[in-house]
Amino acid sequence: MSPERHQRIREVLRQRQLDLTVCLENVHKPHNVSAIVRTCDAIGIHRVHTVWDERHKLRGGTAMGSQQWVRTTNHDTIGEAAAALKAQDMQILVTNLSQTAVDFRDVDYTRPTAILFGQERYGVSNEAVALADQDIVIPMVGMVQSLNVSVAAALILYEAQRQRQIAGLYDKATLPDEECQQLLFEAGYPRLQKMCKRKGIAYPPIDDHGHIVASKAWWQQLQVSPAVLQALHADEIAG
Ligand SMILES: C[S@@+](CC[C@H](N)C(=O)[O-])C[C@H]1O[C@@H](n2cnc3c(N)ncnc32)[C@H](O)[C@@H]1O
Repeated sequence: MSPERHQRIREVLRQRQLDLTVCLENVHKPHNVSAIVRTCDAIGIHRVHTVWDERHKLRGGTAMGSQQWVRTTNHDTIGEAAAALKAQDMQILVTNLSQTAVDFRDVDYTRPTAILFGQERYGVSNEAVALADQDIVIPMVGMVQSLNVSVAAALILYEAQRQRQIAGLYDKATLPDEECQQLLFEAGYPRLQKMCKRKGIAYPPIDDHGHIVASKAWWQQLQVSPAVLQALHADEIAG
């Protein structure tokens, strides 16, 4: 990993917003899921939550793997997802095209916040609406009844980013160091990381220059030939 790339990844991770997330309820079209995850990365969301029922599991699940930088947590039900988000003291906002929904610009996103988005055709479930703290809507005055879900997500997330930037929330790092190290290892040493995963070997720490810090015993666990090790940046061994 070059020093420039290493520094860039560290800078990206430093601005991750641990207490801002989205929950996708049966959003399953791959291009929509990918577009939303991409926006999440762009505004600094670290983890996305998903709920897919049996009908939607395959398509949504497939698209999710496309983004390396955003973690995902799948839940079996919207109730389970809401419980997990509430356990993190998040306010749950549900995008719902109802008469009682408030304008999405009138909400405080500097609080720990999860935003629920619904299925492409039917929107969010009644259960999701019941579990949420607040319905929000992007006002529309045209003939069509709704926006594309990834467009709706981008608009709301950029309002959240705007408020959080003003509040200085991008100035303080919140991602735990352990999580940073994992992402740095995955990004900088993808082949080694795959081997570790396959063999159940713990990821090694990464130093401030992006180098692996591991004992000889750690390298020996990998059980690969010296030639392969060389190809895998064996010169990074320290200690
Ligand atoms: C195409 S819409 C679903 C429309 C569905 N008929 C309904 O009534 O919810 C898919 C998702 O996009 C988001 N969305 C679309 N337009 C929106 C708007 N104007 N305000 C807030 N969210 C919107 C919501 O998450 C919604 O569940």
